[in-house]
Amino acid sequence: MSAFLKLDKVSIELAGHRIVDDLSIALEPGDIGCLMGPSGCGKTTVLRAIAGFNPVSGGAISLQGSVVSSASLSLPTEQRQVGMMFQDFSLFPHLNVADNIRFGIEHLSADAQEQRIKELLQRIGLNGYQKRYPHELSGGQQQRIALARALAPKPQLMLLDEPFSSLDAELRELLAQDVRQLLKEEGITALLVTHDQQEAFAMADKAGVMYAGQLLQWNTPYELYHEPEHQLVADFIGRGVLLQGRIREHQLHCALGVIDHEILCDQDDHDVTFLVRPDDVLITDKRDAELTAIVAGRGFRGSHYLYTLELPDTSQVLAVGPSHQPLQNGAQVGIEYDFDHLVVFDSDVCELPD
Ligand SMILES: Nc1ncnc2c1ncn2[C@@H]1O[C@H](COP(=O)(O)OP(=O)(O)OP(=O)(O)O)[C@@H](O)[C@H]1O
Repeated sequence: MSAFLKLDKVSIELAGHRIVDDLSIALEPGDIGCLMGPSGCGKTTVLRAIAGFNPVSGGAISLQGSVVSSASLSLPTEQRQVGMMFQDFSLFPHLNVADNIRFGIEHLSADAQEQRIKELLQRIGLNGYQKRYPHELSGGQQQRIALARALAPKPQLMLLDEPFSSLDAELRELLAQDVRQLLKEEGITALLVTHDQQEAFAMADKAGVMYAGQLLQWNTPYELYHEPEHQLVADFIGRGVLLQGRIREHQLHCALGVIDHEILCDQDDHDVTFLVRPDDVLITDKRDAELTAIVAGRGFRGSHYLYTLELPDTSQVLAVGPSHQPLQNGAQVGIEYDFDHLVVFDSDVCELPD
């Protein structure tokens, strides 16, 4: 299958500064992609370039196989059939829900307009809300209407920039799942920008982490979490800690003891940094444990506790435990580890790729 959206070695310069450097991603038709990364890394700049609001200084952006942006060409935004839902895209306060959604489909017949409005309200679970005004809706309902408005003209590609950032965490995740389902039902390819991993994981088929204008990795959320290719990705995605160790004779010697793993078979002796996720560490009964740790902190997460455990050499790892009968700070516990995926990095200073 050929890519629906393709960014091929795209660089973007604004006001004489290179903001995005050599970025390549591709989305298949109907795929939902997500760009993550810390504030200021260039996510919105990429989205704006795809929409045609930012010029491209190198490389090319293609939609359905045709170049829409390059250093020598820029197709006007209105010819790209791109729907946008940006953080600051609020509803028109003086228009009711129906008229807000109608905004981008006024060229259709009155009947077709009504049918599309009804269909979208049904899909977003707000049947019968036609006559309400934005101030009569909750934050989540307003976001749904904004989405319906963006989807009404059936765009080929949907660009979403921090669309749920004004909502609380729980609602954000729920809405992210709903929006994913809606985009899938409509068969629309989409690219989302967020710094919220839960939102990204709830929505994306493919996701990437950007740092300082560079894309460090582009893959499924599962691969990003379990097999990060860069320390910065490991650090940014999910909970976990990076520990120091040394590979000697194909075994990893570290504060947890000596770890055997198939990925160490072809590794020469050297110092490494490796990733320990909470799901790699198991809390056991201390009486028959080879390795013990002290509970140095705990956070209640509803269904479970997230513990910070201090190892004998004072380095720390994270582990989860059931929410009933919580462990007290200072308690000694036994621990075991089980690395389904062992992720090791060279211990050199962490640098961005060339
Ligand atoms: N029009 C512009 N002219 C010059 N510099 C700009 C312009 N727009 C953005 N920048 C700079 O580009 C960098 C990336 O900005 P961008 O908005 O893409 O980051 P972001 O990753 O989306 O951040 P956030 O998560 O905070 O929204 C920032 O340093 C910003 O100051």
